Amino acid sequence: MSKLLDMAAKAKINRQKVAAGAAICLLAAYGVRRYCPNVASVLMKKKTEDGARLQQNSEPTKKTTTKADEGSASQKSSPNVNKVFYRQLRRLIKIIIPGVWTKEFGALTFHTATLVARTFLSVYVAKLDGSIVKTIVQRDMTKFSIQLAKWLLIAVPATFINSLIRFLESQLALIFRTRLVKHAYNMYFDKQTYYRVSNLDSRLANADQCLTEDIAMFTQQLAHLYSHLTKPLLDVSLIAFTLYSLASSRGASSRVPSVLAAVVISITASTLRAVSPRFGKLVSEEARRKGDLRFMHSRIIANAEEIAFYGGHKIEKSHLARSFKSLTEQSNLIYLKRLWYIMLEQFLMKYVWSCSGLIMVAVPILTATGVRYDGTYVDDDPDGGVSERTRAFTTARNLLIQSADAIERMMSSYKEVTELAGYTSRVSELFEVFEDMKNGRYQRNTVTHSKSKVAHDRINGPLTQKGQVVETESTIDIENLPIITPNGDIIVASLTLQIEKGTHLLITGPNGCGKSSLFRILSGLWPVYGGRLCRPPPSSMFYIPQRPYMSIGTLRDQVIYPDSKDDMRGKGLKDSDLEQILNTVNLQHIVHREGGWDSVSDWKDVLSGGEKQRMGMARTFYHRPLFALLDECTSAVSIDVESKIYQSLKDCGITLMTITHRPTLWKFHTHLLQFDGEGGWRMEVLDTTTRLSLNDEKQRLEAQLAGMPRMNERLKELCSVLGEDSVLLHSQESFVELETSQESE
Ligand SMILES: Nc1ncnc2c1ncn2[C@@H]1O[C@H](COP(=O)(O)OP(=O)(O)OP(=O)(O)O)[C@@H](O)[C@H]1O
Repeated sequence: MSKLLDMAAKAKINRQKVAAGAAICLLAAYGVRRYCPNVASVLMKKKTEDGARLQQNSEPTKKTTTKADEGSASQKSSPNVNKVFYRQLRRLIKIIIPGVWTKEFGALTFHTATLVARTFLSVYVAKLDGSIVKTIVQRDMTKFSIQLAKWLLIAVPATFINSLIRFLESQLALIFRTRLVKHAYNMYFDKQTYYRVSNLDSRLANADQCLTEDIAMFTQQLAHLYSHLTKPLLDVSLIAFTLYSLASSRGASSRVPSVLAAVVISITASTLRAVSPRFGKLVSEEARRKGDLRFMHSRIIANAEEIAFYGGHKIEKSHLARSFKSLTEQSNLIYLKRLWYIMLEQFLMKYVWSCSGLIMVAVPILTATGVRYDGTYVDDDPDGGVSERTRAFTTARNLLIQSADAIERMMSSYKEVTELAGYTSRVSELFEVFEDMKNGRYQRNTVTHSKSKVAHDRINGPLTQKGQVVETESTIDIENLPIITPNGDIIVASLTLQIEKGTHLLITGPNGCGKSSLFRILSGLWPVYGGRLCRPPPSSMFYIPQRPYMSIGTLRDQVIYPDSKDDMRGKGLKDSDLEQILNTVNLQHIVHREGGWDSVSDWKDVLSGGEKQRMGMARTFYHRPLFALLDECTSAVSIDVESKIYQSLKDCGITLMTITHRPTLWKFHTHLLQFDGEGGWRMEVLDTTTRLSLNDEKQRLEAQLAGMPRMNERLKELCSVLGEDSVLLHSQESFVELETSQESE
């Protein structure tokens, strides 16, 4: 624009006419920018559909999804600047700014006021610049000094406001992030969403990445775009108005240039929108891959010891390298797409606009009358109008440069809007999934093994929770309850049992038969898909897994987890009570060893496997629940200490529900629930003495039969040395044949 004005100046043109044309053109640009998205969205729609169809055809179907998945997949479009984006953004903004009387709205208003102030200052500075040039042309020393003083004085607030805008932008991002993160955390820790999101649903691969990086990026981009779009919009509106007044006062015609400007800008906007790569989708995919890489790293840290024992560094390194490569490929793709897009953007906005500017400059010159509205001529001033023309030229030039810059900024921010669409889609999906988890709506991609035999019956399609859950005082009453995994595998079709206080239940069965799953249903982690479950509130049941979780905090925090020190005091317990508890589980020595109750350590690594299990049991003594759900939680504890702990639990009035493979624990139980691994189960009174003698016999037989293959081999050797046959060998071979034929039937 400045080049064009310079050229016009050389040709002794009335610059105000140029300014008038440009002013209307800027207004037109705003209009196009405002309304173009709807036009372009029609153009883009076909492209999106074609792209989606192409992608569908090119990707082989690896997974089958449930009907619910299909439904949601068809509803869910990939991130783009469309209706879905506006709807998602509106919802997120409602969370970020819940009302007018909030800190967030206050910050936004202050930020907007600063932007408005900056725009007024820009116009004032441009006019001041013109006035200074005028005083120079007039050779008026006094006026020049006054204007210069004004220039220096205005620089102080101007620079402060510039810096304030940046400060407020980052403040705004931080305030938005704080609100969104608080909201996300509330949802994440409501109704065990943190468990459900990774175990019962497969939509969010890396919730941690969404909760940290994606929310931060979304709020940063939102705050940045707010000032990046608001400021140019204000600039364009105010400057266009100023320029138009200036031009009108000089009697310039501005109809043709404004129409031309509107056409050129609208074509630029439509072209850029039509050819713009889908930055939203690209950025969203990049965020997903970042999440994968982060997950790989955290897996290595969590399993460092196991990997080191196995010497698995080579394979882990290759997994990491693959994940990193996939991320760099995606980032590279984005850079490459940006390369061509920015080239086109610059071509249109710099060169095509300048070219159209030439035409726009020519038309007002040819149509200029040089007559003001009041009938006087512009060149009637005492100095022949030279100083006034120079002042007007300088002012208009400055304003035009600023407004052209503002339009360019608005247009180039389209790709940032598309990137915002990517983050908006990820953050919205996070909240949608959290909401679904809260309401018990799960979706899971299940891999279909078309050739291999599936061990259990499977429910294909969405799982519906038809079961009834009733809260009781102190009994567990289960009626026709199915045990169904989140994948839809029916492990046990219908289970019915009643456990009263004092019914110490031993649960046995082969691996994967659903023992722990029963505990998951009792604790409310897995939904009740059918039948009726009457149980006391989850706080009355305490689950101890085989590998107890060690929390961050002091030694005391480990014993009282998940209580805090204040909760402990509230219950009227002291450190000396905790010492007693540790005494019961034979762990009293660690208080001294670890430096007292307030010592902080990485307890996961500091305590041995057996110590961690004993710590888990200590928690049961601290909380004293009605029912203790013990899931092979003493497998690393010596038998004598284990027996002491079980006896103490019973003495405390805690009802045991134990999954164990150790016969030494049978004597602490009154009933036996036995799963057969094929969906069947049996509940009976546990006769420990009979069962122990049967077990002894079983072990004896196992020991004898274990020697059979070796004896067989020896018999064969002897037969070949003696050159004789054996009756036993024949009968065994026919027995094996019979077994094989029965199995194949
Ligand atoms: N989060 C999950 N998602 C899908 N399937 C699961 C999940 N957790 C467990 N399962 C499946 O449920 C079945 C029963 O698992 P469960 O943990 O109850 O076995 P278990 O009887 O306790 O076995 P073990 O003695 O080996 O601990 C298994 O086939 C397992 O693959």
